[in-house]
Amino acid sequence: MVTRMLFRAVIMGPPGSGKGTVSDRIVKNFALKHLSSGDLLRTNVQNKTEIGVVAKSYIDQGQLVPDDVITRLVLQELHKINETNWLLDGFPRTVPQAVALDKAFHINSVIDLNVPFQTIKDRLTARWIHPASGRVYNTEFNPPKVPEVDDLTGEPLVQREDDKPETVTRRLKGYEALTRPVLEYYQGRHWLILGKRFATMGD
Ligand SMILES: Nc1nc2c(ncn2[C@@H]2O[C@H](COP(=O)(O)OP(=O)(O)O)[C@@H](O)[C@H]2O)c(=O)[nH]1
Ligand SMILES: Nc1ncnc2c1ncn2[C@@H]1O[C@H](COP(=O)(O)OP(=O)(O)O)[C@@H](O)[C@H]1O
Repeated sequence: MVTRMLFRAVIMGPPGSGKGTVSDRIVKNFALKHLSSGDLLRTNVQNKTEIGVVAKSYIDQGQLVPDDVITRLVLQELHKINETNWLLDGFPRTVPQAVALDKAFHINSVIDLNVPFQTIKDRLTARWIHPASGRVYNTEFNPPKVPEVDDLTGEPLVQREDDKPETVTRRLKGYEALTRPVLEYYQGRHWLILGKRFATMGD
């Protein structure tokens, strides 16, 4: 009997590095489910769930949602798609999250998007999203066909509250302090880094 291995990948990088954009392109070409922790949280905020109410103040201030809250939410979603190949975007963002993910699933690839902070700041001031689907646009790089309107649904696009310059600065500081150590955690577990941009597990 041939045992088929499931593809379980994580895409990492600072806020605005292009995780959502790259993930969308990958899932268009490969049979993978894309799960974004940010989209998941924004849906909870929009629906005013218990988690959404707690998460909103952290997100608006550019801080990470507490580990126990986000870990429970993401693992619950991943268990729902247990038999599927998936690409996880935005989680883990701290070492305790990475440890919890490792306990639950065997991750076989980690992609790291390495983008300078000044480029990120420029990109985020030009980012527009379609909240219902999580589709991402950029007025310079990837503009919608009609300004401020989603290409597929015709619904209005919005700018994220946490993409204001001062909040972006806070998120980038948080990335350095809490998320960069996750890359070191993966490297310490024999992940192979290619060109500082793409990491894949050695085995
Ligand atoms: N110029 C440029 N903009 C990009 C690129 N990739 C993504 N973007 C834009 O940068 C912004 C942030 O991208 P997004 O995928 O939302 O990043 P995430 O926050 O890491 O998920 C969006 O407005 C994208 O349209 C890229 O390769 N070049
Ligand atoms: N794994 C996580 N741990 C803690 N907070 C998270 C996590 N994922 C998302 N968040 C919260 O949601 C916000 C938006 O996340 P996300 O959409 O992934 O941002 P970006 O795409 O700009 O990196 C984060 O700034 C943070 O407050």
